[in-house]
Amino acid sequence: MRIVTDIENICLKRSVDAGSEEQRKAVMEIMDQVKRKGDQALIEYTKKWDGAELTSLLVREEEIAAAYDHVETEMISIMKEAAANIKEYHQKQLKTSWNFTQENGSVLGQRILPLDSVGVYVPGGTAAYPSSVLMNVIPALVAGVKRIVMVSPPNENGNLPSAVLVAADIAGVKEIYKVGGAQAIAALAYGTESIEKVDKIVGPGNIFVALAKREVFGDVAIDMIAGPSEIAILADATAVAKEIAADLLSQAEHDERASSVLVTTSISLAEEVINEVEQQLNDLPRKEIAKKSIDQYGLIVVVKTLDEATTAINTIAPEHLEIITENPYDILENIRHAGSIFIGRYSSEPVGDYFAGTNHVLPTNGTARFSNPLNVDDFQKKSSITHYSEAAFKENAYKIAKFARLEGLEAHARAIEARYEE
Ligand SMILES: NC(=O)c1ccc[n+]([C@@H]2O[C@H](COP(=O)([O-])OP(=O)(O)OC[C@H]3O[C@@H](n4cnc5c(N)ncnc54)[C@H](O)[C@@H]3O)[C@@H](O)[C@H]2O)c1
Ligand SMILES: N[C@H](CO)Cc1c[nH]c[nH+]1
Ligand SMILES: [Zn+2]
Repeated sequence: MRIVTDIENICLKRSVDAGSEEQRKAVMEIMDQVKRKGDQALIEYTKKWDGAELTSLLVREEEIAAAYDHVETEMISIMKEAAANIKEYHQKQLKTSWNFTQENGSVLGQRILPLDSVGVYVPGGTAAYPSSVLMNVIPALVAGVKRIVMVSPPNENGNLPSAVLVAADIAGVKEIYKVGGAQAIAALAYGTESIEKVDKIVGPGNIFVALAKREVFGDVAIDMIAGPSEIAILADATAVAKEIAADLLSQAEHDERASSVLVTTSISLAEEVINEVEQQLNDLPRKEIAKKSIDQYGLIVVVKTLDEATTAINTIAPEHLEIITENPYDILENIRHAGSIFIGRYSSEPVGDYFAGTNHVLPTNGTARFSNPLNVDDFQKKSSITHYSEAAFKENAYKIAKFARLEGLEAHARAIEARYEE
């Protein structure tokens, strides 16, 4: 981990993986095959890439019931409690339709409806996180989305991880298909015999999934192309080095391109954290990944004042921010850019990854300057409502027609004038 003192030059942006020419071609070919051959293409690709020979893509109810036998009872109740917390938090985000009546009797409003259908991609392998199933599905359910479809690549035996199936069931997903990669995204976007197309696709995945999501964007909506995890911690001398190091490593273990940054006014804390990180790395099961991440993107920024620390954080605009200082709420007031903010010693980032109720799908790579955590709004759509009264029309028709003629749009003006005589 490097120590720097110059906040002018902190730039943690990692180049976005645009994929190689070969990968882009492969994705285009997969999309084309799925459009032309439907389920048959899905089954062939699942054999080719996941090694599973499937006769049916749909996960049967008995498979979901059986999954419960492979997950600890205690774990099931923890997932249920986490799901309840996530639901409670996201219910607060729910917006409803509104309208108002003007003096002249016109009614203007906004109608808010849930999307009809959403597809949730759950990555295969070690990144098949049940917590992400809850985080992606529950806001959609709270929004009122009727059809939520989950897709995920099966293992060689044609199964999805039991914990993922249980999380999906707890969240309320009824339709799950064993298919991953670009072919799953194509199926969700364009439909096949067994998978009806959806309106929006959410959830992370590898480069093939990301490229396919980019490709279908416009035909369907997508959430975001999430980058590697990030944590920034703003701490003063009151923070405990062992805890700060553990929190930095919590995100470093996600990905060798994850970034973990400490911004502090205390040089002694900085030095202790470096030692702690080295020691704690030793017995982490994902040591290789975490070490690469820390070596490449681990950074400690030592500043003179908490104001400077705040400026540094706003420059980084991190996905996750922990504020561990004597008066964290004073700092919070000046934080402008961060995806999810954790306040105080006991709000360690994994509290939010799993349990508190806030969403862990967050803007990365500096996009917290203008993007939001995944939320209920992502699964709602709005229509504007205009009901002009006769009085309002008569009062404003001349102005509207004149405005139309300013733009050279005569037919617009005449549409107005067809309804009134001067
Ligand atoms: N940002 C986040 O919050 C977050 C969370 C979890 C996972 N992830 C990401 O999800 C990814 C998980 O990756 P994964 O590969 O284990 O699972 P995945 O489900 O994303 O991808 C597996 C699929 O990739 C396809 N594939 C593999 N090699 C291919 C090739 N050569 N040509 C065409 N298709 C190919 C196959 O269809 C396979 O089913 C990682 O990149 C991880 O960083 C991100
Ligand atoms: N911290 C990750 C998002 O940046 C989400 C996650 C899932 N499981 C554990 N953590
Ligand atoms: Zn995490």
